[in-house]
Amino acid sequence: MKIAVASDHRGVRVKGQILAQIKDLGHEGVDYGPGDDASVDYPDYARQVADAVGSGELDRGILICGTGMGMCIAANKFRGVRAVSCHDDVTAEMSRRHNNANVMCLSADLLGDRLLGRIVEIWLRTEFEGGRHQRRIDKISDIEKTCCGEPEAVPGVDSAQGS
Ligand SMILES: O=C(CO)[C@H](O)[C@H](O)[C@H](O)COP(=O)(O)O
Repeated sequence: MKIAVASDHRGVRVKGQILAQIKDLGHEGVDYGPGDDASVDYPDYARQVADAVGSGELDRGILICGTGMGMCIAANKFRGVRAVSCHDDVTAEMSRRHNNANVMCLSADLLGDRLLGRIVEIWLRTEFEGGRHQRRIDKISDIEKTCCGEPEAVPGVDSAQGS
């Protein structure tokens, strides 16, 4: 698989470690930056990875910030992205088996290196189960189609005033 990887300043060291692991596991990692630990804004990096995965250009994405949470919020704004925040073996496995997650967000500040390595390995090797879970993913896609565009005009409501 081709896997997009990015972080903010808090995750640069972990990003390097994960890119090396991706290679060891026989996949191709694509580094979306940053190149050093100067302070940056995580949405700028979440955008690049989410764009690459949501458009189908790359297969999966991994995002690392202090907690993993800001990256996850930002990535989920993109069409076709199912981003999850994983913090142990179970969340890594279930996010693939049941949710077909295509972007994983990790905390550089809270998770140790060995645990991070295990989470990445599990997440990359676990297959989506499909079946009833596909039906639920399809419903998420339906929500995306109807809810992620411009808000529909509500008759009798002046949208400029919002009430
Ligand atoms: O954890 C994060 C967002 O969920 C990011 O790593 C931010 O960098 C975090 O909010 C802390 O920011 P700071 O500029 O490093 O204090």
